[in-house]
Amino acid sequence: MIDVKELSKTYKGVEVVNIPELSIGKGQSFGLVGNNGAGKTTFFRMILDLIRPTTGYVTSKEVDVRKTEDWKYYTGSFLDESFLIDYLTPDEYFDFVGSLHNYSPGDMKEFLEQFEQLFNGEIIGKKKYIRDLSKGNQKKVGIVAALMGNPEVILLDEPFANLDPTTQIRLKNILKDWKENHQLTMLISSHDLNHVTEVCERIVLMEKGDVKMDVETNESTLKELENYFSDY
Ligand SMILES: Nc1ncnc2c1ncn2[C@@H]1O[C@H](COP(=O)(O)OP(=O)(O)OP(=O)(O)O)[C@@H](O)[C@H]1O
Repeated sequence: MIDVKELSKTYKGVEVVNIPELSIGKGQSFGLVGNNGAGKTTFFRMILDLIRPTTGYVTSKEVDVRKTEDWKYYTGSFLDESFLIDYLTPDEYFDFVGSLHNYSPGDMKEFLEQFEQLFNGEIIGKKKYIRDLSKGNQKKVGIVAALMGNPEVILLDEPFANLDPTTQIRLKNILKDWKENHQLTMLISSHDLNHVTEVCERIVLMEKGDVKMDVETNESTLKELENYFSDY
C-alpha cells in the first residue's frame, strides 16, 4: 500500500530521516516509536507530501505521492492542530470536511453518532471555536475528521497524547474497530509504548533518522521496547 525507497531528509547537513526501504501492507496497523527528534513526524510529513524528501520517494498504491493527488481521496491524517480550521466550531468543521466527502446531513449524523462516547458531550453543539477547546478535545476533532470519508489509510501523530485515560481507552477501541471492520491501514506514531503495542501489529523503532527495529508485535515486544529505551 505504502512503499518507501531510499528516503532521506537532510536539514543543514544533518540527515534526520534515512530509510532505504520500507513497505506497509494494506490493512496493516503500523506503529512508529522513537525518542524526541528521531524523525517520526518528518517521515509522516514526507508520506503526506508536506515536505520534500532530499532523496528517494514514497508511493501509495504504487504511485509517487508527489506526482498525483489521487491518494488524498483515500488517506486521512491528523498530525497536529495546524490540520484544523480553528476559527470554526467543531460542527462547522465537520460540515466542511463532510462536504468534501459529499456527506448528506443524514450521513453526518450517522457518522458522528459513532463517536458520541469519545466526544463525552464536549464537542458537538457547544458553539465553541476549535481554538478555544482543550488540547485533548482539539485532538478528538482532528482524529474524527481524519476518519471521515471512510479512508483506506490513516496517519496519526501522537494520537494518545493530551487525552485523558478514559478517552485513550475509547480511542484504542475505535482504532481497533476501524482496522477490523473497515480494513483501515493505520500509521501511528506514539511515545506511549503500551498503547502503540496494543493497537499495532507491527512496530518500527527509529533513532536519529534510522530504523533500528522492525518487528511484528508479540507478547515480548513491549518489554523489548522498554529495555531499548531504558538502556538508551
Ligand atoms: N524545518 C526543519 N528545519 C530544521 N530541522 C528540522 C526541521 N524539521 C525537523 N527538523 C529536525 O529533524 C529532526 C527530526 O524531527 P521530527 O520532528 O521528525 O522528530 P520526531 O521523532 O517526530 O520527534 P518528537 O517525538 O519530538 O515529535 C529533529 O532534530 C528536528 O529538529
